[in-house]
Amino acid sequence: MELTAPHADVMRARQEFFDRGAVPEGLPPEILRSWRRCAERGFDSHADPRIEPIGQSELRDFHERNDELIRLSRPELEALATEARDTASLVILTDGAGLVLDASGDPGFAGKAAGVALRRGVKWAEASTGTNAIGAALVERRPIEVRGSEHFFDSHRILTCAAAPIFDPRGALVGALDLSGHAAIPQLHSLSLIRHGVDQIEHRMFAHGFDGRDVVRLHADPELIGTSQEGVLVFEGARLVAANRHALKLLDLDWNALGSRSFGDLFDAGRLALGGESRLRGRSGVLVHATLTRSAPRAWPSKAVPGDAPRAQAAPAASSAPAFEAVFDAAVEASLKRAVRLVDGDVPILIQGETGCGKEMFARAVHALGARASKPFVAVNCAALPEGLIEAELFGYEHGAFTGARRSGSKGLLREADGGVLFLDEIGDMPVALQARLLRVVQDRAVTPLGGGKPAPLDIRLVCATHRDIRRLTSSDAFRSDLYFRLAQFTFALPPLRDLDRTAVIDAVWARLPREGRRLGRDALAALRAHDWPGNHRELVGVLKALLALSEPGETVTAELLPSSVSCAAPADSDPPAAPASGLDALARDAMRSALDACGGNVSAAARRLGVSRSTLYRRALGGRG
Ligand SMILES: Nc1ncnc2c1ncn2[C@@H]1O[C@H](COP(=O)(O)OP(=O)(O)OP(=O)(O)O)[C@@H](O)[C@H]1O
Repeated sequence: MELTAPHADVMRARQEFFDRGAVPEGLPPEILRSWRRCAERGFDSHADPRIEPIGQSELRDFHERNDELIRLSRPELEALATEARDTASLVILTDGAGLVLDASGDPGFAGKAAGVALRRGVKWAEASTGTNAIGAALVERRPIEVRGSEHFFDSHRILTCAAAPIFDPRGALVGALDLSGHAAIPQLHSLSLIRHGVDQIEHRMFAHGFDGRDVVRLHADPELIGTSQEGVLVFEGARLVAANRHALKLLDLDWNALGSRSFGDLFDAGRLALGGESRLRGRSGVLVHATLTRSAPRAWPSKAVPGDAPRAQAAPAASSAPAFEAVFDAAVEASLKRAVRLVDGDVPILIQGETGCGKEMFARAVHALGARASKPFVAVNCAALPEGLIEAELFGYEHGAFTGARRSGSKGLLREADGGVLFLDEIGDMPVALQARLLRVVQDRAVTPLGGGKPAPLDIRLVCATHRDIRRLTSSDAFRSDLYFRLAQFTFALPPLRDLDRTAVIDAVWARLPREGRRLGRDALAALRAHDWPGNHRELVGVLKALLALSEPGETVTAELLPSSVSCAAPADSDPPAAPASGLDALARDAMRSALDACGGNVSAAARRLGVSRSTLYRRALGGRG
């Protein structure tokens, strides 16, 4: 099924719509509706959209306000982000208004996306950034894919994005999940992956908050009760107070049913007995299997799980703090002690290591164990700040310093770190033009905001990190050697996970997660040990969290639940799949298998539901088996 118009048709449609003001044919109707809304707002597709990124402290407020959404989405964000690296893409979580709360994945693409302001703290609502998947999905309240030239603004044509809205159990639109990548790289299954991710997040929202209420779980297929495909209805007394999309669809209802319908309005039956499984006929005629529970559901791990990363109170951070206790071996612990003494003694340090090996966690530990633990820790990812904004973000600006500057001016991240520790992550990606300015700040310990004003004294301790060989960059003039010697007065190299005692690290990380009685089975452990972890600790944490999300409390977790990238590394007796596949493939396959289950094994129906061809589904989900 062709979901989006081929490129040539879209280009023709652009000409007709933007240059001749005509109604183009062949464009997906949701894209046309979005273009029209944008045109009505007076947007000019050839101009740049008006971007107003919010400041770091405002972003922190948004993070706090959306704390629950972020926590509940974390397993999907981690699983998709680890793997998005393979397809040069980013997984993005926004709030209900389209403000980007989290964006992670491929650092190379993150840089390009940041160039068009697709990054944290920027609103991707249709009303500000024109036709895009996040904005359109929020307006249309359904999953939408926007490819290349289907974006309204010319500058966004480098993107291909798939997004789906996230509804809470009361029907409030609380966010969107999005996968964005290069328009030039086909992202075949993004929409299915996103739909599957949103199903999981919305399903997790019913895990708590309904103590003492009647929770009815239903599906036409009894096997799917208890999965993220099930319908969920919550009753207070007889009144329907919460539901998920699957339940509403099964019963042919919409969100208006909440608060206005009773159990008797929905079903051809008086009441359900607690526990056990019953068959019910909905008033719409549908026959479903249903269970009723009224337990006090388990709480989702609270904000401060024991073992959260040590965090200074009120410490602002340009990136959100990893909510996880670091696992360091004896050698890294020894380095950490040395690093704390150096930083306390005002000696800047440079942390080097492969992506995901814990450079930021190490820096946070240096701060938490040092003399400035109660002062701010400000983390700045130099690779993720758009080049045009990095100067203003770092050094701050005076009122009216440039077009689009906020009226009140901005203090800048350097001054937010005043009194505390400034962590410059990916320092190797700092634009050369700004290196001279940074050097002056480091030397003078004073910062002058853009647009003039007096230099303000700066009292910071500096920690930098990079996965690049900066020393080599200095020989090609990509990095100033005078700055290098200022920042890297002491260098710490963190080892990749494959060089560590993997069994010890896996055990220690697993022990820090909220396992609720789950155990790792022998085959799963063997596969985890055999894998060489190119994504290092980040990949390991993501995989272990995915295992938690996919299993039930008390269960022994088997290798079957592992993404194929990991299970492929298992020793010969564990039946590896024929061809190695990335974890993203595994997620795609999961989504396909869920669709097949939901469609009772009907390949054509499942393919239609996913928007892929039957042959793709056959090949990817069933491995071509008959
Ligand atoms: N030592 C560690 N112990 C436990 N978890 C870790 C450790 N190091 C990293 N992690 C996990 O990996 C994630 C990423 O870690 P971190 O951001 O510190 O890596 P990094 O080396 O800075 O990565 P990048 O170079 O991509 O920025 C953390 O949020 C955490 O879940």
